[in-house]
Amino acid sequence: MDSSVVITLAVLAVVLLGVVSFLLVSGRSLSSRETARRYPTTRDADDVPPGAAGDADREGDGTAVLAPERPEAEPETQLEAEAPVVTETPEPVGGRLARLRARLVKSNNVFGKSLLALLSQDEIDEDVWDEIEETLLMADLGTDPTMELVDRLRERVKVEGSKDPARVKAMLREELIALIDPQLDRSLNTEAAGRPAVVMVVGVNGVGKTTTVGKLARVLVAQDKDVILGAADTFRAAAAEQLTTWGSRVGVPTVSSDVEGADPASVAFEAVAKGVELESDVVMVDTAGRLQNKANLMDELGKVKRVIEKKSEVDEVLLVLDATTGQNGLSQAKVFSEVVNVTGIVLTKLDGSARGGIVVAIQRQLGVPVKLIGLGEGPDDLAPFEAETFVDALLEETA
Ligand SMILES: Nc1nc2c(ncn2[C@@H]2O[C@H](COP(=O)(O)OP(=O)(O)OP(=O)(O)O)[C@@H](O)[C@H]2O)c(=O)[nH]1
Repeated sequence: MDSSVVITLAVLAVVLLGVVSFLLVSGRSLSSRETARRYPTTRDADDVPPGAAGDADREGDGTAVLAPERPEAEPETQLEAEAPVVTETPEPVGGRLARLRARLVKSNNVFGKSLLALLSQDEIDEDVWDEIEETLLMADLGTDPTMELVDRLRERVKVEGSKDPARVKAMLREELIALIDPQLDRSLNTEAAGRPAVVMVVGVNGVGKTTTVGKLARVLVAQDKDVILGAADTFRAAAAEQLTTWGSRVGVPTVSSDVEGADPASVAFEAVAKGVELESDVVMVDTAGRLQNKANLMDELGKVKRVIEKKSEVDEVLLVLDATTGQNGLSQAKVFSEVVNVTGIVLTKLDGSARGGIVVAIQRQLGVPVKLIGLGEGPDDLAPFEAETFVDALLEETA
């Protein structure tokens, strides 16, 4: 073979080898860059996915918010069901409390009955007023509101000089409604211009958070809203599954993680990001209620909120309280309100509690309105709170 041909072939072979190895190297770095854009598996709770709103964010101390990229990591959150098949139509929201009032009447029967019996006596002497006070305290109205109510009633009974039981009942009704304050804005902040409204649901374990998120999803669907759920209670293994089931019954997708003990802040962030992407009306985030200790729980909640805020404002923080725990719920409420800015209370299990007065005590202590009440385990047993219907149910006389 001619030496010039041999040289040409050798040069061609070298060039070809160069091109092939360049393609291989660039192909690998592309795919690793692509993978690196995904969500690292292990992160600090304040981390957000690379490329997201918080990408360039830095904490006040100058440390980067993001964890180092891990090229091989897979995303840990998933959208369980893009479009679950709707199997149920939730009940309309209007008139729910009226439908459920029988449960309130039943559970608070003793309270209403004894109060009215006391106030219908011919002579309301000091002993009777003491008993009235005691009854109100037993219903968890709280000391200050009880004193105020009794003082107002005494005054009015004296001034009006009326012994007519119907009139006295009307006075009591008016005073109770005034204490609950019908002027408070109890609407849910579920409207946000140009982005989904974000609702966080918090509370200690077992109060009914997951159930409430599920029921509230139905309330919003009944109001024709596009909803997405975030299962950020990664502490209790079954919570994500429970939430996904609630959502899928009414066609609402749930963002959850299949990694046990996954970072709740990440799941919450992903849910909000998904809501933005899908142009949902509302993103609702369920959170854990139990950690090793209270400080951990509060730390985590604060972080969940801060991480969400890298993507969107949080429009509503609903604190779920179990009415059967009475005054205990008040101290819980105070702890939560110190960490996240609670904007509304959901009082659950009022169907099993004779302590309806807790509504007044909570609002007084927190300065936050009760917005919803839970009156049973059924899917549509969650009702917007209405002061007048509530008081009427408390004072309803049953056989
Ligand atoms: N009777 C009654 N039961 C309720 C109500 N709301 C919730 N429950 C029940 O309370 C129990 C606890 O509810 P969950 O939603 O699992 O409570 P959670 O706060 O999410 O609990 P953790 O995930 O452990 O923090 C369930 O059996 C619910 O059915 C209500 O308004 N009335």
